Amino acid sequence: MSSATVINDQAQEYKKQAAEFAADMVQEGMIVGLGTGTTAVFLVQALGRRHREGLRFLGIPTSVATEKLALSLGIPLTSFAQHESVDLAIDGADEVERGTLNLIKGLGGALLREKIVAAASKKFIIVADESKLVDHLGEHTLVPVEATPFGWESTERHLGALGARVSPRRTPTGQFFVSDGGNLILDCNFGTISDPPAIEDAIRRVVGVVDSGLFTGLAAEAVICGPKGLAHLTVTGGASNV
Ligand SMILES: O=C[C@H](O)[C@H](O)[C@H](O)COP(=O)(O)O
Repeated sequence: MSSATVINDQAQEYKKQAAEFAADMVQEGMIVGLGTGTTAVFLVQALGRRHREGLRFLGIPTSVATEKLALSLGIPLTSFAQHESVDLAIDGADEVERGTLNLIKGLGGALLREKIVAAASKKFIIVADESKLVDHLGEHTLVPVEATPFGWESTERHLGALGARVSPRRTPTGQFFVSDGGNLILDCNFGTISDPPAIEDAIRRVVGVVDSGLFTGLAAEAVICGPKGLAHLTVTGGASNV
C-alpha cells in the first residue's frame, strides 16, 4: 500500500469520527440541515443509523446527492415550504479558519444550497479532518463563486477587478460544471485572504453572482479530527478535546 493511500485512509477515518460525533448532537424532533461532500456522507450514514434506531427528525438536504443518499437510508426529508428554520445544520468545509471559524466551502459545487441552509439554522456546525484547519482562508483553496450562466464572462471580469484570478470550473471532460441550481462556478484565486467578510461582501455585490463559498459569521462550532483525536472548536476561540 502506498503512503498516499495510507494518508487518504487516515483522512477518511478522521472525517468519519468528526461526522459521527456531530451526528450524536441531533435530538428528537429536530429539523436538521444535511451537508454535502465526503465528510457529510459519513454524517448522513450515521443519521440513517440513528433513524433506524428510532430517533425521529426531519432532514433538509443541501444537494441532490445528499437528498438521494438520505432517501436511500430512509431519512425523512422536508423543505423550507414546511419549516422556516433549521434547528441544527451540520456540514463539511474546504477550509476552516482558526479562531473565527470563517469558511471556504463549495469545492463540490453545493455552496448555494449549503449557505441557504446554514443561514436559516439556529446552529451551524462544521465537521472536518484536521487538514482543513488554516490560519488564513485561501491558503490552499480557491473561493468558488456561483454565477448565472448568462453574462458569466462579464461577471468573471468584475471578479477579476476585485483582485482574483478567475477560472470557470469545468468537468473532467471539459464541459462547464453546472451546479444543482443550474449555475456556473467561477473559481477565484484571491491568495491568502486577510479580511474574509469584506471579500465576501465585495463578491456578493458583483452583478451576476448568486453567492460565494466564503461563509463568514455562520459557523458556531467545528468538530475537527486529527492524529490527537477529536477537538471541539467554538467561534470564540475556545477549543476542547472530546
Ligand atoms: O460543495 C461542497 C461542499 O461545500 C463540501 O462540504 C466541501 O467541499 C467539503 O467536502 P469534503 O467533506 O468532501 O471535503
